Amino acid sequence: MCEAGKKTPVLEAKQVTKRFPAAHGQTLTACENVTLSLYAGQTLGIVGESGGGKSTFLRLLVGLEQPDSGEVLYQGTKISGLKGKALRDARRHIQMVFQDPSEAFHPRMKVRDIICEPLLNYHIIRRQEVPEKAVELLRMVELPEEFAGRYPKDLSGGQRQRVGIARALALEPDVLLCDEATSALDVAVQKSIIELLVRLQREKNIAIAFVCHDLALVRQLSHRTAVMYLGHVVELMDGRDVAARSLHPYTRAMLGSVFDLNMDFTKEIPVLKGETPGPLHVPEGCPFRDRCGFVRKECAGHMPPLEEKEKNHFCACFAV
Ligand SMILES: Nc1ncnc2c1ncn2[C@@H]1O[C@H](COP(=O)(O)OP(=O)(O)OP(=O)(O)O)[C@@H](O)[C@H]1O
Repeated sequence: MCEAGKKTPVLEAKQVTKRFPAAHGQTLTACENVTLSLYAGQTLGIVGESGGGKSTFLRLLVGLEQPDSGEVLYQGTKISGLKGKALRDARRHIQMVFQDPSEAFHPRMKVRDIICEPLLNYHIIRRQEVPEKAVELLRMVELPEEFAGRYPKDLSGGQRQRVGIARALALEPDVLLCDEATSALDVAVQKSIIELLVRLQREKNIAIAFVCHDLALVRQLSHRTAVMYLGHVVELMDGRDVAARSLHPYTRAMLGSVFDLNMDFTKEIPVLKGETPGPLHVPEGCPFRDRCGFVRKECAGHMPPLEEKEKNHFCACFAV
């Protein structure tokens, strides 16, 4: 696995595991033994299938969920398990941007109040300073200052996302966690938001974690890319080496699953090469036992990424 030089991580997850109660008294392991670090001025891309544990991992990093085991460290100090004021103080440095930021916006609040709310909550500015601070934050995200008086419903998706970024960066965090932050936007708007994030990262030396389904996009933006599969980090690679270096069957399947423009969907149903429908046989001892709802043939070699000695261990989950 690659290391981002010898720099000290700003935010570090060490062997974090999170389980949730599931139906019939079972438990679902959303993240298992995940160890990943974020470095100042760098982006860690996190890709993987829906339900792979990406959002849960970000929620663990920001303290919205607490790990069942393992720990999260900010600037070398453990922050997982903190409560009350200590958790609030730690969270100030780690902010999130969501796919639909308007869900977090009060529909009756004007943009100026939305973006300045964190600063008021932390008593960093007084209410009379809101108009001036709002203009500064809007400029930062390249929105006209007259947007300060608008309501969220009067903004486009891309403009709303800029407001979400302004709000997240108002507290000048060291870490920005982007959960599908551009996924709901069309390609041109997506590009402009990515350019904004990259510019702000360079100016402010922010560490970014960027969760996305789009491996091609993540590859362009990230210094390193982690591939999550069924709660595990199955690969961690230098950003642009994804296509050349990926070894795990799941990553290879993702790379191979880009739609062919010549494909005629009216005549053929696209299936991933090697996909084998059928009931699942999940043997005892399989580390993914509680997660296998479907397994493609490519993934028959579930390869726990944890230890070199385990690399040859292929657990025999397969469709029979
Ligand atoms: N609070 C919760 N209670 C129970 N199960 C949960 C909870 N949060 C997440 N899960 C489950 O944990 C697993 C991982 O979910 P998570 O949202 O982290 O995946 P994801 O990779 O972000 O998916 P997506 O790409 O679709 O957003 C899923 O099976 C999900 O249903």
